[in-house]
Parts: sequence; C-alpha cells; structure tokens
Amino acid sequence: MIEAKGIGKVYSVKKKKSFFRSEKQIVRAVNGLNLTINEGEIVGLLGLNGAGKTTTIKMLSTLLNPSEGTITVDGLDAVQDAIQVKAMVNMIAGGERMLYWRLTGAENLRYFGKLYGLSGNALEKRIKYLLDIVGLTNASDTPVELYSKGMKQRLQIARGLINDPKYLFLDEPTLGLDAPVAKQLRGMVKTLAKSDRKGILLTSHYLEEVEELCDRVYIIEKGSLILHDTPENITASVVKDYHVTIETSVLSAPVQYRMKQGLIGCTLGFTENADSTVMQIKAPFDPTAQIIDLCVKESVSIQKLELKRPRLEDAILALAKEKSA
Ligand SMILES: Nc1ncnc2c1ncn2[C@@H]1O[C@H](COP(=O)(O)OP(=O)(O)OP(=O)(O)O)[C@@H](O)[C@H]1O
Repeated sequence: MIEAKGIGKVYSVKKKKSFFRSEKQIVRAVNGLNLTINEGEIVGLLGLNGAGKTTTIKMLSTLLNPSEGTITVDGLDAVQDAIQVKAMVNMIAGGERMLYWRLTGAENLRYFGKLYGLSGNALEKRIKYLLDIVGLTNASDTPVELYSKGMKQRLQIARGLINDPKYLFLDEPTLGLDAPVAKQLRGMVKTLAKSDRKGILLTSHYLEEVEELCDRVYIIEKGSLILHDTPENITASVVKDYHVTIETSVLSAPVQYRMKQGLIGCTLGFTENADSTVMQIKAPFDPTAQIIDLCVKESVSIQKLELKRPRLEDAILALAKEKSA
C-alpha cells in the first residue's frame, strides 16, 4: 500500500519587482494531504488546474521530496529509501512527453530499461513482452516520430511498465486521444489493476473516464483535500435527481391523472403533440421500472424513453458552483 500522511509541498519562486529587484515568494502547492493507494485499486485524483495534482504525483513517484509529511510504499519511506521505492513505482504522462522521437519504439524501451538497471536477455525479453501487450510489435523498429498519437500513448504505457512497477501514476493518460483509442487505453488500465493487481493513481479531466475506472476519488482544491469517496457516493451525495423523458401514444386527462398518482415522489410535466404525449419526470430515484409498469397497466405504447441519471460530472459542477457561491 502507498500511504501519504499530511504531505505538503512549498515552492519558493522569485518574482521580479523591478528591473533590479526580485522578491522571494512562497507557493503552497500541496497542503496536509492524506491519501492511500492499495494494490489492484484505481484511485482518482481530481482538481481544477493548479490544484496540486502533478505536484502530488511527483512526490508519490519520488521525483520531488515533500516539504512536510511522510510517504510510505509497502512500508518503505519514499525519501529515506528512495532507491528501493523508485524500483516499485513509475509514472505515465499523457501527451507526447517522455519519449525520444528519433529512436524506434524498441530503442526507447531499451534506453529506459537500462536506466532501471536492466540489460542483456532479460531486457530484450521485457521489451518484446511489453511491445506485444501494447500491440506495437509490428512497429517496434519504426521511429516514434512516425507513430500516431495513440501508438505513442501505448508506447508510453510500455515505458511506464518497463520496471514492472507495483504502483503506477497516470497523469492524463488519454489526453488528446480519439474516442476508440482512449477506450482501448482504459481497457489496458483496467487490466493492469484488476488482473495484474497494480495500484494505480489517475488524474484526468475526463470525468466519464474517472467514473468508469476509479474505485475511489480524491478531490483537491488549492492543495487541500475537499472530498474523498467512491464516485457513486460523491454523485449520490451531491446530485439527487434522475430525469426521464418518455414519449408515448396520446394520453387522455384521466390517464395523466393516474400517472401522477402512481409515481409517488416524482414531479411530472406533460407536453401534448398531435399524435403523442411527452412526459418529463424528475425523481430522487430511478423511476424507469415504475413508469414502464404504469404504461403497461394503462395500455399506453412507449415510442421513446430517455433516462438521465446523476453523473460524477454533474456532482463536480454542482460542487464547484457551491464553492464559488
Ligand atoms: N516548479 C514549480 N515552481 C513554482 N510553483 C509551481 C511549480 N510547479 C507547480 N507550481 C505551482 O503549484 C501549484 C500546483 O501546481 P500543479 O502543477 O501541481 O497543479 P495541477 O493540479 O497539476 O494543475 P494542472 O491541472 O494545471 O496540471 C500551482 O499554483 C502552480 O503554479
């Protein structure tokens, strides 16, 4: 398990006051953060730009020392035992950083493998295995500058796995990727956690991705934790309403009345068209089954039904609105 206790990071930056004078300024990027990542678990780290996500990941991956607090990785201290900890973690950033474009895919992995002390047969076997699992075997001898965005990102994943880390930090892994490529990558991330039992920390601005992948989510603002729970609980605690829009055969006034009576706790609105009625239902629970039952009972034919359930995105937007009010 990775356990961060009360971690903080303070940057000292020089700000120019005039042509001759500059002044030291303190930026508190992370402030007293507690966080855990277990094996086989995908944990999300969310926050607006500048909230402190990258700084947190850099501290967890030993690239930066915390100014305060402690980080342990399976009981080892990330500062005192940094060499052992480095071998157990790795980071994959989205976009096109951290790869050498003139080198081929295999050459990139060879370079990074050597940085982790791998060599000879063991390194070649690892490169072959990784290129295979990310589907780049046929492109292994092609320079990375000729790769598509999706291929580069798959190579990034292979690079992040070169030292077979137990814990992986993914900073915006699907940034700028087309929907099918992003979906394929999400599948890979799930397999890494659920089959290979790696502990994963993920930052992403795509909240649907976070909702799909993450077991737990930390939301930070200005370096401090504001919420920590499962995506389902966060959504349920902030957004209460389900919205159903249903288009049916024309509903007479008595049927509309019985619908209102039957859907206890729901708010209903009706719009009459020439040959159909559109019902809009708002409810603090998913009312779909009840609506269908009522339609069957009243011999009403359903032409279209659309359910909008509360989403993590709605919850985050509501939280942001609450904070700025
Ligand atoms: N090297 C640095 N020197 C000084 N200040 C920094 C440095 N790196 C980050 N900061 C500041 O620390 C704060 C947190 O930045 P950080 O990059 O960790 O946030 P983030 O949540 O990853 O943001 P984004 O989503 O934009 O990547 C910001 O105010 C940023 O300007």
